[in-house]
Amino acid sequence: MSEQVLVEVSDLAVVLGRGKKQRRAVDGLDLRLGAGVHGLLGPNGAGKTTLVRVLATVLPPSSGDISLLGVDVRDVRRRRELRRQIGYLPQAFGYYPRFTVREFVEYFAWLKEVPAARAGVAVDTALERVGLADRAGDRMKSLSGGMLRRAGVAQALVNDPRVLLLDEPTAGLDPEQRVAFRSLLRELALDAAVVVSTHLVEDVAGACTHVVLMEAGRVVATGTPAGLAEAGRRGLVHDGDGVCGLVGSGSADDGLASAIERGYTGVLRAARVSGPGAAPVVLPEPAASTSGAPTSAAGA
Ligand SMILES: Nc1ncnc2c1ncn2[C@@H]1O[C@H](COP(=O)(O)OP(=O)(O)OP(=O)(O)O)[C@@H](O)[C@H]1O
Repeated sequence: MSEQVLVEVSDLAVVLGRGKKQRRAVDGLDLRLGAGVHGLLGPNGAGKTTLVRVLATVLPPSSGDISLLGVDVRDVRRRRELRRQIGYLPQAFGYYPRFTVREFVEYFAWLKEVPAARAGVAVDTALERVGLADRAGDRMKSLSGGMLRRAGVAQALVNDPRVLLLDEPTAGLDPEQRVAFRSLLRELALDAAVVVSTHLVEDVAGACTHVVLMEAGRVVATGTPAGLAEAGRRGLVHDGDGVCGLVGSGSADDGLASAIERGYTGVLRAARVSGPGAAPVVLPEPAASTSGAPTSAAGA
């Protein structure tokens, strides 16, 4: 996995709505992502979808800096080139119901300017990767909810993106498809920053190499699924500055998914106690945390 920074966000703010309904959906967010599967976690309304939309360049930021693949997203001359290298699955997406699955994915290959000579193979590969090759000739309106989601994933990866943004991609997938999908994500992430917004702990445990926890429009913790599980097993300790460490010896036989769930809850509670001014927590890795020494918080 390369160490190159593919996504860099500094002091991002996104204000949505007007008048009394105005909200700071993202509020002073910093983030640096390299190749890997980055699980974007957080409660409802934390700002995950808003962040993903801004990274997909479909929603302009109110302030702050974003660079994708080293390109400033405000650089209109390079935006087209940049969009060719981004894949995006929105939470809800539109389609022509009479399009076949193949036509749907072909259409996105064309939008993403995949060269005509490569488009046929790219579409076939994308459909195979999501397990829809045998439904390529079926109309979109005939697909089940889970199959539609998989068609959505196929369009997102048809251009072989270096930044792949997936907003709740596993919603509606059956367990077998979820397992296949998680290994697909890991394969895609060898050379790409894959950002997956999810509420499913199994996705985090099974697919993610990194986690980014959001709360109230900010990043409150970064680390790995193992670090989050360790926080769940041993318990977090924090002081007023938001500096966190782990206490207790925990239970080694605590299942990974439930440990991650408890780590998630503990980190969010700690973040709420620390307040909006606190620096994000860097989750301690299990091997490095045996001393129980507090780990200082730092940027993502
Ligand atoms: N168009 C809008 N106008 C005003 N506020 C909005 C708008 N869209 C989103 N918001 C607010 O922005 C905040 C962040 O919303 P967002 O959808 O990004 O959260 P989320 O973390 O993706 O939530 P969920 O887990 O429920 O999908 C929420 O408080 C939401 O109510």
